[in-house]
Amino acid sequence: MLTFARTPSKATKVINNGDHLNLSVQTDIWYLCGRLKMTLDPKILSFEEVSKHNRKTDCWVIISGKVYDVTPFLDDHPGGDEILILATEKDATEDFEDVGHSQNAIDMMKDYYVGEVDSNTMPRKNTYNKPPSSTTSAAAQASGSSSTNILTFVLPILILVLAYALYYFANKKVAVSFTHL
Ligand code: HEM
Repeated sequence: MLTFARTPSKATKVINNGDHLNLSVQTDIWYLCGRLKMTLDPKILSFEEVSKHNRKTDCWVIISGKVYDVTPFLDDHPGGDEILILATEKDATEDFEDVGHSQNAIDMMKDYYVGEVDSNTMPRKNTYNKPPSSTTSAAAQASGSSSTNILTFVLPILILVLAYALYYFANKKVAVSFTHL
């Protein structure tokens, strides 16, 4: 059983047989205080701010609206570090869930928790990371398909007109040759 002394720098570990050991666990206490503060008063971060942490030496991911600093975990991540770096600058919830992480993995996440992402700053789904030329290519595609439509409509008419012209001139030639007889 572990109980904490009222002084900030000392904790008393009470062992089952009644012995009392004074242990200096200041760091543990500060750590627990920090965790408590984070839970009660979470840090709200904008998507832009979180997105700056997008490399091997500084890697933050967003999963279910929560921000995790996974930098110390990169080398130990069973899925590899690259996949975590690729999961930055976006909502990685789907990527995380698609893998089907175990309960153990989910329990580990609290060690890397930084805060909450401000949902108003999140990019809208399916609009983020679109290639900038998408509008142009869509327009090009649209104009391409409209010209194809015109061709399919005009081409048969052209063929008909040509066939009629051939028929007409061929008949005229026969008539002329008959008048010369
Ligand atoms: C705080 C965040 C994360 C933690 C603590 C974490 C932890 C883990 C752990 C413990 C495993 C081993 C398998 C398991 O127990 O489920 C694992 C596997 C894996 N993780 Fe993560 N992960 C995190 C985020 C992500 C993200 C964002 C991705 C993005 C796709 C990802 C992709 C993978 C992949 C591909 C595997 C390998 C699965 C396999 O080979 O079976 N992880 N992760």
